[in-house]
Amino acid sequence: MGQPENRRDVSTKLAAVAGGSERSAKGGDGHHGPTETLPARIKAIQVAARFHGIELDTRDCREQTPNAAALAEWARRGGMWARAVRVNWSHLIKLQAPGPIVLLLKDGGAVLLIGSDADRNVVFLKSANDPEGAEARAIDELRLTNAWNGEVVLLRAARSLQVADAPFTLGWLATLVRIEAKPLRDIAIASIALSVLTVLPPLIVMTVVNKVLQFNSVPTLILLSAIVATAFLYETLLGHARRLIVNVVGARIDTKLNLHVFSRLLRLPLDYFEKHPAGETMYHLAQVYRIREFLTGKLLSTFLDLITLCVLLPVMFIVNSTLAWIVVVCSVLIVLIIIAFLPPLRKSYQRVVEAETMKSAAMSETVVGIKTVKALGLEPQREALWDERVANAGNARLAFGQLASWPQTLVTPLERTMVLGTMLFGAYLALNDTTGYMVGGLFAFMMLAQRVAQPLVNLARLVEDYEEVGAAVSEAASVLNQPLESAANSAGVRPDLFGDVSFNNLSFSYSGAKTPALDGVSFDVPAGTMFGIVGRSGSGKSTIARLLQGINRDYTGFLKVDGVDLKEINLRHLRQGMGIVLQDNFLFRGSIKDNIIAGRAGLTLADAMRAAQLAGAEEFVERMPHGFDTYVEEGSPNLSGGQRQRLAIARALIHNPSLLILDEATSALDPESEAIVSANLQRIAAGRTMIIVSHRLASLTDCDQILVLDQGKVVDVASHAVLLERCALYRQLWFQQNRPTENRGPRPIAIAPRLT
Ligand SMILES: Nc1ncnc2c1ncn2[C@@H]1O[C@H](COP(=O)(O)OP(=O)(O)OP(=O)(O)O)[C@@H](O)[C@H]1O
Repeated sequence: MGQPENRRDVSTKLAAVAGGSERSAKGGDGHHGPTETLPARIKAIQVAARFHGIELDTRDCREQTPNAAALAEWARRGGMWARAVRVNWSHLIKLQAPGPIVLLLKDGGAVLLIGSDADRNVVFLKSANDPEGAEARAIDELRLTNAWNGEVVLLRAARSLQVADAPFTLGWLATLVRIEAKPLRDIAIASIALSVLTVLPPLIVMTVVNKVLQFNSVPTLILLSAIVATAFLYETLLGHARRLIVNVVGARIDTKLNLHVFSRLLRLPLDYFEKHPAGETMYHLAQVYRIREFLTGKLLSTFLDLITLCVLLPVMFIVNSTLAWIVVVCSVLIVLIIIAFLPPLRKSYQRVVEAETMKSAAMSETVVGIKTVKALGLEPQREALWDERVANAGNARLAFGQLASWPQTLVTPLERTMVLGTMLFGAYLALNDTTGYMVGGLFAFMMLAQRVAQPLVNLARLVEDYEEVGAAVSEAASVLNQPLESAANSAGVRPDLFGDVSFNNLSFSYSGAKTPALDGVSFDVPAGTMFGIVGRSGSGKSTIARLLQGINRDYTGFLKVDGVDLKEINLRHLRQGMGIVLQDNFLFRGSIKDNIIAGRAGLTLADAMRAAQLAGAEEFVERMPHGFDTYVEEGSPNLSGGQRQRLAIARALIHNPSLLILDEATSALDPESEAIVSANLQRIAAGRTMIIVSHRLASLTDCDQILVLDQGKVVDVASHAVLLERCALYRQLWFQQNRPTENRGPRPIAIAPRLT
C-alpha cells in the first residue's frame, strides 16, 4: 500500500492507545458524553460503523471497557453485521474486510486496521481519534503483538437487511435459495455429469447386443467392461459429492429461515400476540419448515431430475423417435390430469389447514392453562373439545386424501404405458425390422424410459406440491407479514429520558371497541415524582401504562415524555429507558442472577445484588441454597408469588430506569409480601418517576399525586388527603376497601361441632 513509515510516531501512537490515554475518565453511569470523551473501544467501533454509513448510539453500550462480544452485540443491535473473533498475526495480515477492522488492545484500548502488506509483513493502523485524512502507520508483528492478544471485531453493513425486511413470499424464499448460487452451480455441474454417465449404460447395452453378440467380438466386450467400470466409479463419487453439497445447502437455508422467522416473530407488535392464540401462531410458523423441506428436498431433486431429462430426452429421440413420442405424450397427459385436479384439491387442503389450526390452538390453550384446567377439574371438557377438533381435522384430512388419490389413480396407467407400452410397441417394431440393429436399440430405450418416466412424473407432481407449499407460505405469511414494530424500533429520536410525562386531551379506542378506553385524558407527571392511578375495573388504568410503553400508538391527542411526542421516540430506546412490572411476570429458565440481569450487556452480579436489595428481594435470595445462582425453572414454580414479583421489580430496576411503571404489580401479593414491597417503594422511587397503577388505594397514599379514572375519563388528580376531601368516587373506593374493622368481625359459627 506504500504508506510512509514513521517509526517513532508509530510507537508513540500505539503506546498511547495501548496505554489507555484515550480512555474516558467518565464514570460508568452508562451515559457517555461528547464523542471526545468516549472510551477508545467504543470510539473505534463508532468510527468503523460510520465508514459503512451507520451511526451507532453510544448510549446503547454502557461499559467503559466492553469486551469483543459486547461490542459486536452493540453493533448488531444498531443493524450491522458484526463478529467478535480471535486471530493470530498470520491470519490478520491476510484478512480481507470491506472496511476498517477493530483490534482490541490488551489494556482496554483499540485501534483500527485499514490495510496490510504481506510482502513487508506489516499492517496499517489508525487511531480512532486521528483526524480525517491522517495517514495510517505501518506496524510490524513484534510491536503489535506486544499490545494486542488477537481480539478483533469485524463489521459491515448487514447485507441481508433488505432480505430480512422483505415480505415472506415464495419469491423471497427463492431469493434465499439464489444466494446459494455457488453450491447450486456445483450441484448442477455434478448433476449434468451424472446424467451423462447414466446415458452410458443403455448405449453400452445397445452396442453389446448389436455388435458383441452379433459378431462375437471379445475385445469390444473387454473395452466396454472397462468403460462401464470407470463410469460406475465416477457415478458413485459424483453422487456422493452431490449429496454432500445438497446437505450443506439445505442446512444453510434452514439456518437462515430459522433466524429470519424468530427475528420477525420478536418484532411483531404485542397487539398481534393478544389477538392470536399461541398455538395458532406456532402452527402457522411450523409451516415454514415444510416449505424448507420442499425447497431443499423436492424442488431441488426435481431440478436435478430436470437436468437428467434434458440430457436423456434427446438421446431417446436419437435412439428411437417413435417410442420417444409415446413417452412425451403420456407425460403431457399426466400434467393435464394433475392440473385439472388442482382447484378442488386447493379448497380441500384449505379445510385441512383450518381444522389443524383449531386443533393446535386447543392443545396449546390446554397446556398454557393447565393449572386452571386441573384446579377446576375441567379435564373432561377439554378432552371433549380435543376429541371434536381431532375428529374435524381427521375428516378434513380424509376428504383431502380421497380427492388426492384420484389423480394418482388416473396417472398410474399412463406411467405404466410409458415403460411397458413402449416395450411392447418397440418389440413389435423390432419384429418388422430388417436392419438387425433394432433389438439393441429396444434394450437401450427400455433402460432410458425407466430413467425418464420417474423424473417426468415427479415434475408433474411438483405442480401439486407447489400448491401445498403455496398454502404453507400463506399460513406462515399470515404471521410473518404482519406489520412489524421495526420502523418504530429503528427510527425515531433518542432523547435522554428524565421521566417527565404529560397526557394532553388523549383519546384511545381498542380496535372493534364501541366505547373509547381513554376519553380526553389530560394530566402531568413531573420528573422524579410518584404518581398513582386508581379507578374501577375497566376504567382504563392499564391502557395508560400500555400507551406509555408505545404498545398502541394510534391515539388522538398528545402523549409527551420529557416534552418529546412519544410517537417520535425510538421504541427500543423508550422501552430500554423505562422499567415495567406487571401483575404476572414471566421469569425465564436460568439462575436468579441471570433473570435479574436478563441478558443486558455489561451488568454484573454486583448490579444484580444492588437491584435485588432495592426491590426487597435480597433477604430471600440469600436464604436460598445457592443464593443468586439458584436455578429458576420455566414459569418459576419454585418461587412464591411475592418472591417472583420482587425479582421482577429487581429486573426492572437493574438498568436504573428514569421511569418505572408498576401495573398492578402488588395486587396479587399476600399482605406480607405487599408490605415488604410497599416499604421499599420510597427507596425505589428515589431519583426516578414512578407510575403506580393499583386498585388497592392503601398502597398509593404516599404518592405525590393520584389520578382517579372512571370509564376512560379523568375524574380528579390530587394527593390522597385532598382526594379524600373532594373526590366522591375516591372516597367511595377508599371506604369500600378500608371499612372499620368492627364490621368485619369473625363469622358466627352456623353449625355447632358435633360431639362424637
Ligand atoms: N387488548 C385489548 N383489546 C380490546 N379491548 C381492551 C384491551 N385491553 C383492555 N380493553 C378494554 O379497554 C377498557 C379499559 O381497560 P383497562 O385494562 O385499561 O382497564 P383497567 O382499569 O386497567 O382494568 P382492571 O383494573 O380490571 O385491570 C376496558 O373496557 C377493556 O375491556
